[in-house]
Amino acid sequence: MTLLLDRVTFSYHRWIRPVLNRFTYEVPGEGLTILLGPNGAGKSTTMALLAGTVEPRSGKVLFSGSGLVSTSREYRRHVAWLPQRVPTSRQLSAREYVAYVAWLKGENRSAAWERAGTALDQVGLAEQTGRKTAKLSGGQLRRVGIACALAHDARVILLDEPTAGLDPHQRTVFREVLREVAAKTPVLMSTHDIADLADEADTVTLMDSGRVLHHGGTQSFLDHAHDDAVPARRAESAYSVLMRLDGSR
Ligand SMILES: Nc1ncnc2c1ncn2[C@@H]1O[C@H](COP(=O)(O)OP(=O)(O)OP(=O)(O)O)[C@@H](O)[C@H]1O
Repeated sequence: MTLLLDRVTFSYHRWIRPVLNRFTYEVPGEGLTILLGPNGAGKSTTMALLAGTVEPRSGKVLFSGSGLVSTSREYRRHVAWLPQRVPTSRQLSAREYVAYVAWLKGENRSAAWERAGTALDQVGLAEQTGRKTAKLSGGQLRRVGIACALAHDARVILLDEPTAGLDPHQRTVFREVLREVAAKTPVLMSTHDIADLADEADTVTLMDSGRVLHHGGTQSFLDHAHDDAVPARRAESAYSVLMRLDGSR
């Protein structure tokens, strides 16, 4: 089962042009999918629709092959959503926060508490379980967000620009965690950082102006790069070619 936007039309206000117009997109059912695109392409809107935090004007957002639509509680139980800004709390420790989210998603209190401890361990935060979330670094907080997804057995994980603003070390740690998580649960992650593609992405979706310009395996994306692009620049080159930024077409 995977998430599907089925001919979705969405606009933030009735009187302005839709951001997405009869847009169909299926989140791959396994591995890590990177969602790329320039500012305003519609990535966050796509994510918010998939997360069920906004509703389409027409069309459906659902688990394909099931009747589970994004407006249902059951749907949201199965989807983990990490927005650009992970909420923090002065009152709650990392473990309390993860347990609280797991409880909101339907785990009972004791299971939520147990699973929060295990999930924080999985994302490398075993030492930080008692720290208030407001005291955690940006990278640690994003790993707390992943722990929330693990603690309630999400079927799909949606991450909106999780590597933005992280220092190189935090990025590396985050990517390692992500690689492990994506081996078991499909992850859709939006990013502006082309380096996020390097070795860990299975699929790349490139969108612009509410349309998908490319969707396929990472290698097929990189194949668009100019022949003379050095390996470290192949992703940037492919992006420029597909976005027609290089004047080649
Ligand atoms: N809350 C909002 N109210 C009105 N318009 C919005 C709102 N949020 C986004 N938009 C508009 O919707 C379009 C798509 O924005 P969206 O945030 O989905 O793009 P994005 O690809 O995520 O961009 P970025 O990379 O800058 O985050 C843009 O034209 C944007 O101005």
